[in-house]
Amino acid sequence: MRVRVKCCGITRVEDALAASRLGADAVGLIFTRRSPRYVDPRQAAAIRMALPPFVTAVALFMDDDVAWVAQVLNAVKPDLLQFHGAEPAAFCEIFARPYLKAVPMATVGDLGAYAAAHPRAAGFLLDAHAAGEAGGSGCTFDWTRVPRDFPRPLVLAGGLTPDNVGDAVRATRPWGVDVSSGVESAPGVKDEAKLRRFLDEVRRAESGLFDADGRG
Ligand SMILES: O=C(O)c1ccccc1NCC(=O)[C@H](O)[C@H](O)COP(=O)(O)O
Repeated sequence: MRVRVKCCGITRVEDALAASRLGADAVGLIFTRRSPRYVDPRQAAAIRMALPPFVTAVALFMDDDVAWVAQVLNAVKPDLLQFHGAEPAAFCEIFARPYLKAVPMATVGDLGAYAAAHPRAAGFLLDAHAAGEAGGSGCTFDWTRVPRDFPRPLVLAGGLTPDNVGDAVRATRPWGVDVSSGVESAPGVKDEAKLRRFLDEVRRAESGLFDADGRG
């Protein structure tokens, strides 16, 4: 199966277009103001409108309040939400939109129990949350902790780069991968050459995952 790629922390139309052209499936727009990759809703709406068909716009929040999430949804109309903090399922479900729930792998021991607490999540984004960092830290976590054959989609995140994403895909066989700082020249500014190499490495690794019958 193809490994989906999300490029997170997009703040510029040109980076969203480059990611789409190179084959990214989704772009992440960060609306939590603590992030150096924060994008204001008006700029985010312009990015969202520029996306070609079939590229998903993901709106990321982290322990933000209901009014702010609702305001962003109204302005940007993203396809998918991502809750990156300690939001319980009851909060994530208020907006009646499909959502990804981030899992802080530094503190979560039992992924099954965590997932069970979010029965309606479309999938789970496994991030390092290393040393108190909320995201975009560039830190990896122990990939042997990613279960094979988990019954729900898992997106591997945290410290992925063009140099390590091939090993990461082979080690974890995820539904998708998420990258932010590993393809940047500065926070919120993507580097097209790094992005191209990242996507090439994902495609190379995923092609090696299939057996002669085309099964993963
Ligand atoms: O990227 C940020 O600045 C950020 C800030 C606060 C909460 C979440 C944030 N990013 C979340 C993401 O989805 C990142 O893509 C993910 O943490 C991976 O980042 P990186 O290790 O830099 O690839």
